[in-house]
Amino acid sequence: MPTALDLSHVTLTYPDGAGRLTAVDDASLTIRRGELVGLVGPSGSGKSSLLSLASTLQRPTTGEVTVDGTPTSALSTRELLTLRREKIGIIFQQPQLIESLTAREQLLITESIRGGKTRGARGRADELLDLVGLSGQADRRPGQLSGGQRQRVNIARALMGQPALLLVDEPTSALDRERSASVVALLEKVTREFETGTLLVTHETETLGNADRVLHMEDGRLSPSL
Ligand SMILES: Nc1ncnc2c1ncn2[C@@H]1O[C@H](COP(=O)(O)OP(=O)(O)OP(=O)(O)O)[C@@H](O)[C@H]1O
Repeated sequence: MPTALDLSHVTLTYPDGAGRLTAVDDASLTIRRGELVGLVGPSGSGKSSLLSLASTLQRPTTGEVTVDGTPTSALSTRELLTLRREKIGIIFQQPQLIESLTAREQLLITESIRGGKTRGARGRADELLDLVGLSGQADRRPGQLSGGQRQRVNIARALMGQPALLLVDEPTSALDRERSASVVALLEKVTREFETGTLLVTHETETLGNADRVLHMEDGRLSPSL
């Protein structure tokens, strides 16, 4: 399978008083398409910083980030924006849905902002809503959906652009254990079905049973989880 994400010796430092704080310390990682990789680690260990590098929202201080075969360090800000739109789906902790729009409209508006094709978009939105278990809910607004259902809309929305790379930050922190497990199971299903390379940051290691690999982060350093 082709590589969705490659991080090669990436380091990210932030200004910290007179010195610098190293949030990501010489991390290397390859995720192939169709592969689900979990990332765990204590608060402040650098997981969100690593995701921000993988998403190209931040540039590394040193090292190279390659997304779906494209090295990103030489790209302009505008080129990075295009790469993100075409290749990367991002799922945040909170679904961040627009209250006035139905589930279907959440997917369609994202696609139209992305500049994607409008023809066929409605059919694709409905197919994705079916896939995430929301058949029959396409006309509901966020206020009429449960927390788990909102997170499913969020996942479907991230898939509208057919991303090669799916980055997921603590998607289940607002959900109970059972709903968390079913959201993670759904992420596994979409990883296999759409062959996304998926990086999933979570505190809940027990839900990661079906991940291909689980990595551990501590003080900015990545290692295989024991
Ligand atoms: N914008 C920033 N400016 C300065 N320091 C930052 C910034 N963002 C994060 N840090 C620091 O970088 C380190 C790593 O933070 P990060 O948010 O990546 O950790 P995390 O593992 O995602 O934590 P959590 O699980 O609590 O979300 C921490 O010491 C944090 O204080």
